[in-house]
Amino acid sequence: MTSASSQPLKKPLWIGTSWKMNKTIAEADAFCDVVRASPLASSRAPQLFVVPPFTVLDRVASALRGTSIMVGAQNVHWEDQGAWTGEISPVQVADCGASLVEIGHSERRTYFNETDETVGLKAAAAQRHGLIALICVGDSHSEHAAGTSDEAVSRQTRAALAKIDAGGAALPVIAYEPVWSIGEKGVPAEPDFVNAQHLVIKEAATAALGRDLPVLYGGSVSLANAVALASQPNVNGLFIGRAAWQADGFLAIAAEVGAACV
Ligand SMILES: O=C(COP(=O)(O)O)[C@@H](O)CO
Repeated sequence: MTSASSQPLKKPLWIGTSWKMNKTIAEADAFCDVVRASPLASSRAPQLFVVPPFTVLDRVASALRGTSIMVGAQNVHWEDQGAWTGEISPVQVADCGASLVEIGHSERRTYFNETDETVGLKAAAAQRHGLIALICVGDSHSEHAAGTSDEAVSRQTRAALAKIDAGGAALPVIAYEPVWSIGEKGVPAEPDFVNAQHLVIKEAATAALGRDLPVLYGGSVSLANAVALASQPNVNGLFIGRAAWQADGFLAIAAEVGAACV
């Protein structure tokens, strides 16, 4: 018999996926068709979200309209319009029907010179336009090896929230994404380590805004480890890459986590 203390905590949870630079229009349509047909599409327990590339943002938002699934963009500029070739503004993201926007993913910090300062500017721009900023923070391989993960995520969280209006609407959600855990060569983080890092992030957010923010975990999440991660007390959801790029995989994780933790 399972003791009450070993039962996963029941709580509101977010479960989402970013497709990164993947999927054609036809592939995006196929994903939406499957997800729309699931009972999870009309539930907010867990709250599902999908973050497609800009090429299908408007299309995915339209396809999932009328469901409870939120749709987000993978990046945003901090200005509303202007001579910023190749960039997409928060006005344009909202106009596509998105309600959230991912900011500061480690791939953007590493390959596209995203800095703590630009993450802060983008997060504030998102909030001005009623978009929930899904702010990614994470320790690098070297910071993890040096035992300075806490300082890294705390610094990134403070910078990201520096221009947020704590009393405003559309408060951000944070995703803890250890750089050493993301992608093909990633090592899944241990649930108790994740829980401890989430507490560090929550403390930094509370110091900055005077209130708690949801903190999701991302990095090599799979059907095998999802419940163990999501059931940690300081984990408010999962942000999934590869394991959720196929609709069946996404729904399987959402259903399992939902049954165990929501
Ligand atoms: O990068 C992420 C995790 O990717 P995995 O493929 O699950 O390691 C996260 O931002 C979701 O895209």
